[in-house]
Amino acid sequence: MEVNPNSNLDEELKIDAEIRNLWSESIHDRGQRKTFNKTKEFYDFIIVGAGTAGCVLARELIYNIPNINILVLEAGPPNTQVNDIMRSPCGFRSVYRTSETDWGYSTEDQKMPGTVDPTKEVINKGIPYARGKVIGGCSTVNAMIYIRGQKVDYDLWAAQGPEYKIWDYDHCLEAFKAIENNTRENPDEEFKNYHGFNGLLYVQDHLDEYDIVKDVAKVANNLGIPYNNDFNGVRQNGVGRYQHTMKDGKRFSFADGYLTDALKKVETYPPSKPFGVTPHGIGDDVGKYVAVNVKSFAHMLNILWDEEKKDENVAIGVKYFYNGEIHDALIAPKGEVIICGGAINSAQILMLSGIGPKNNLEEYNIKVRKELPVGHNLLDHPSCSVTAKVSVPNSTSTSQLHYWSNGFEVGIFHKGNIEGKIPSQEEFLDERPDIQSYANASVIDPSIAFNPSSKKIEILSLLSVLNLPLSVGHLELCNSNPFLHPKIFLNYYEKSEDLYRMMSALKLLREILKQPPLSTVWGVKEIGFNDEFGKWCSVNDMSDEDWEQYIRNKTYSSFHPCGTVKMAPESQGGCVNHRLQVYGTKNLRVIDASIFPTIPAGNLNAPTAMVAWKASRLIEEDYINKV
Ligand SMILES: Cc1cc2nc3c(=O)[nH]c(=O)nc-3n(C[C@H](O)[C@H](O)[C@H](O)COP(=O)(O)OP(=O)(O)OC[C@H]3O[C@@H](n4cnc5c(N)ncnc54)[C@H](O)[C@@H]3O)c2cc1C
Repeated sequence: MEVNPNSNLDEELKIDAEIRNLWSESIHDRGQRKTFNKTKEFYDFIIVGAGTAGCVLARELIYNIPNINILVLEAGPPNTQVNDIMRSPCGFRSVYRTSETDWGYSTEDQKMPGTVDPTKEVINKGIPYARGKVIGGCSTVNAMIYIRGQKVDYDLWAAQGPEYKIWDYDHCLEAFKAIENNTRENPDEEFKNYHGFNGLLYVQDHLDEYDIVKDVAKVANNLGIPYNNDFNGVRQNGVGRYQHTMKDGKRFSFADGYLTDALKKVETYPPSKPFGVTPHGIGDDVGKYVAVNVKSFAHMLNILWDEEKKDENVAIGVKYFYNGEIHDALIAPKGEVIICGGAINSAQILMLSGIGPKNNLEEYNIKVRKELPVGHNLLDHPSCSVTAKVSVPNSTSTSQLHYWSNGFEVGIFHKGNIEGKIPSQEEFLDERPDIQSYANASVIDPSIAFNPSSKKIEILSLLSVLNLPLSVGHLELCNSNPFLHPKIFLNYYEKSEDLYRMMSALKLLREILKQPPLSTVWGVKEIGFNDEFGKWCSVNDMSDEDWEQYIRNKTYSSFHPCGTVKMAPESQGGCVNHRLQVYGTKNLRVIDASIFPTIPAGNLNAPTAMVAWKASRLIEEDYINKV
């Protein structure tokens, strides 16, 4: 790919100066400013974002397509900065809001009509919205729970048209298995049918649980919830232990499994293709080089377009900010730009590059290249908990912290009741569960444990997540600065069914906490929360209106944003096609959680990796077929 020799240098310098100013405006530490130079590089593939998807993709492409080189740009720090605290399960909570490795997003306050009483206005307060900014992305900071969702989730993706068949469950299962290295001891035949044992991602059973958490599982079972020893197997409903993306009891990220392996690939140069097609910058001699060039602290700014083919929107590379300099990285013939920035950033990157909703782009003087509903269809899993004081000393991690515990060892999946009642036996057995709960002896609810007057309180928190919400959020640009955040609107509980299902789940958790042996052996007597004035309030006799207020005040995210660059026919609000190519452009794909058309019923790390693994095969096919 030739760089246009006639490009207007003055214009380019003006753009660079603008970018430098935007960066300067956005940083607090003025000492980070350096002299700016400009350089140009060529690669077969440029992957933006070394998160879950980016790591899998880099590895799969480099091993499957001969003689290519790849640039991976990651805005956050390198893997060498992933320390023992980040790797230890018990360190999870101190990790994900660490400013060094988090994008630091917050969502917007939202007012809407109440659900129980629509004549009253209610408020969803803005909440912190963690997103990993580090090699490995969210897989380096997440809670490590290994869940794939349900068969139906993927069959729904496939139902969008005949060409979407490649996304049905059977095809996705092949990818899940290929990625996974499950270390379960003595797996039975059924388990073997659903799991992989030779992939690069370690998945393991948990080392242990707190005794009090084991009793939560017993109570749930006594109430009629069946045991389930594999939430990723034949059925998802029931109570059981989670598996985790860990190796020998420590976090195992996609950077550990996939990017590390990608970096082992060494190529000779010049390769079999004619010299000069992909300049690798190592001179004319035959030499060896690492085929994947990973740059951390490299912030992509926007997509570079071939201005000579304006109407075709041909991506030719990216502009990025690295080590105080602005760089252009360009793609070689047959190459592609692949955006893997995650559900918030990929949408933002597209919009800053002229692909998105016309009104929002024009508001900030961004030239519209292709009008698409980028940023719409923001899907997520809201979560809310019920907390109990535990009167038997040394029962929870408040007093005994075990390195092996991320706080999420035992889970329950069931169907929520749409009238907000405690779910029935039928709803426990339903094979399309929409509620996922966590028994959590180590969540320290700040409203209780950090209250100065209640230092010694031990708590057991049970957390429910709405896994198939109907409410849909969106995000939008509020400036054209690539270093500043877009506005995020979650729209939680906009649909009344969502609020009632969450209410029913929390009522069930309250019942679980009241049962023996929790009420007897562990002395669980008080179930409630501290209000904004620090006053203890019981959740025992709450009306539905009280529950609504409680839920809206106490809801957090499970940090599972997805769907903002939806894979669907363009006429159905899609932004990418079934091969994840951005509509109305060339050489450009988005591959990460943002392409999910609907949200899977479970945590999103494994589904995102599955998407990247399958996409690598699509890219390979297209690369081979390109002339
Ligand atoms: C606190 C937390 C807990 C979670 N717990 C679980 C769990 O227990 N189990 C589970 O399955 N899922 C969990 N998740 C969700 C899961 O980890 C994510 O859904 C998944 O990792 C998303 O992968 P991704 O590739 O789409 O994005 P990411 O992993 O976020 O990767 C995007 C990468 O792109 C980089 N990037 C973005 N913009 C730019 C730019 N302009 N230039 C350069 N680089 C850029 C980012 O820094 C990041 O590294 C959790 C997430 C969080 C935050």
